[in-house]
Amino acid sequence: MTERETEVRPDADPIDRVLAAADARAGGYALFRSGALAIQEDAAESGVIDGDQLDRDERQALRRVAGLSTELTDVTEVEYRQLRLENVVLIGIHPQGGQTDAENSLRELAALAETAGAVVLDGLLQRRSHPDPSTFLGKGKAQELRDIVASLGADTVVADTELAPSQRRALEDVVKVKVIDRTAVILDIFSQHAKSREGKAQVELAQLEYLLPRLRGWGESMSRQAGGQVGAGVGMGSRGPGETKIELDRRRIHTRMARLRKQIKEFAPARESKRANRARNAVPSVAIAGYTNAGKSSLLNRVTRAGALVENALFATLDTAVRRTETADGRQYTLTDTVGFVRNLPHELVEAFRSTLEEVERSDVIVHVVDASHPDPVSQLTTVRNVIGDLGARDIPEIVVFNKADLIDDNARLALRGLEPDALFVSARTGEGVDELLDRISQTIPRPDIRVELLVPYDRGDVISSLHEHGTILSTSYEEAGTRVVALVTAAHEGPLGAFQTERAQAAQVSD
Ligand SMILES: Nc1nc2c(ncn2[C@@H]2O[C@H](COP(=O)(O)OP(=O)(O)OP(=O)(O)O)[C@@H](O)[C@H]2O)c(=O)[nH]1
Ligand SMILES: [Mg+2]
Repeated sequence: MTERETEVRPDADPIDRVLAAADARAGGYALFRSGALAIQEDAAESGVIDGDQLDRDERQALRRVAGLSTELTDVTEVEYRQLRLENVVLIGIHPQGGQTDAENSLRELAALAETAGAVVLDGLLQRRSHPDPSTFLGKGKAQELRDIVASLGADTVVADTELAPSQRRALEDVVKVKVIDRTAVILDIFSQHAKSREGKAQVELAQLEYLLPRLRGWGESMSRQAGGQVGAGVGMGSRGPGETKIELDRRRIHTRMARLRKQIKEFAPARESKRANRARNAVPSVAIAGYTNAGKSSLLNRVTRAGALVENALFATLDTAVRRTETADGRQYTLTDTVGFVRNLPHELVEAFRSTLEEVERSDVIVHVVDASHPDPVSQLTTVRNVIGDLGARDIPEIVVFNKADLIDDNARLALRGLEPDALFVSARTGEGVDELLDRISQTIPRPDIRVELLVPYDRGDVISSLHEHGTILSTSYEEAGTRVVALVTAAHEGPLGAFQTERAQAAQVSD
């Protein structure tokens, strides 16, 4: 064993960790402590993880959660998770003239890092047309970064773009702390938040896809010969002579990925049948879509008192939540909370979004929530609309809602109004505009418009209540054989009512 190998704890093997994590993941494996993906090993090497780590996490976690809970006191039925912290410095580059965009992007990265449980100490932007092929930042800036990192006591640098494995290595060598990229942060957040089996499988697959091309970037300890190093679940006999650890890892990852893909395929029918059920019930569905952190879950809570998870964190919702509610005139519909959109979503993650986006695809109405207090609402609107377009859902009626209206002044309102004249201003926090939104939803969801006349026996109360829920009752009268009802229903609902349609009703329909 070389010196290096003795430094690396056996449980620090990232491959083992990711592969084993599917079962042991109750709390999610976190980037910023016991680490996801490539990061762990480096942390162990640089001695970041030591006996004090837990203590420090403990202290910081407490502080953080206290802050969170005051933030959330006015939101009903709040759940929050314990966050783990690490001190990070963000870096990014931008071409000439791209400064504002780069700043917004860095701000979003800061929010992402905080969501993942980090404390952001500083952010650095360098103007240059292309990343430095060797160290991402230019040589001088990299040195500067090292000094900043040292003086702030940061333990992680997060780059606002995807880094090539070699860039990551080279930059680490200069700044002396671990370096990760935006995708790794997003993946980590996903893994902390995925709750359903399907969500977890999607995220794990995304992580492995991210991991695969980066295996070589992890330095000597990854590419050493397998002899003497037997990872969990790998039998002695499963290696050929001279096969390197990296090849072995690669094969294990491929096997695992194949299994995950198969699993995910098997989930699809369940989702289909859930949706088919909804379609059969003829309950119109409204999807709440929008940029991450726009306040979708808060709004859903406001509207349904549903108690969906709300956090001041990006990507609070990874799996969709569906709630049933009704219009003022008693027509039922479903409201679906969805995962937040983010711009430049890494391609590894697109599939992980798929299952939630399908809800948007099949909805009757999209409530598009925009954070009115965001510095760049236009790009939020555009990002979301582009994705909706990609899904082929552009023809679904859209209600644009500027949320967090409590945070903006009249000028900002005016500007936003100019941007989207038909948009509504609401605040999930104060309740402003919520009634208006409910009105608008009620006007926009498909209305029952087929007139039927029925004679419903008195022992079929269920038929009458389903008419109340899904149709509009125009008149009722009570006869010896049952209740005579004239109602408007949707096409999907008309079929099952056939047995109760009266001759007179059919005649009436013809003469109408
Ligand atoms: N001031 C103010 N804050 C709000 C309002 N609505 C939501 N928030 C806050 O914004 C943060 C994000 O809200 P969420 O409802 O979790 O946002 P989301 O769109 O569901 O986010 P993801 O699920 O991560 O995509 C929370 O801290 C909320 O308390 C509002 O109307 N006014
Ligand atoms: Mg949410």
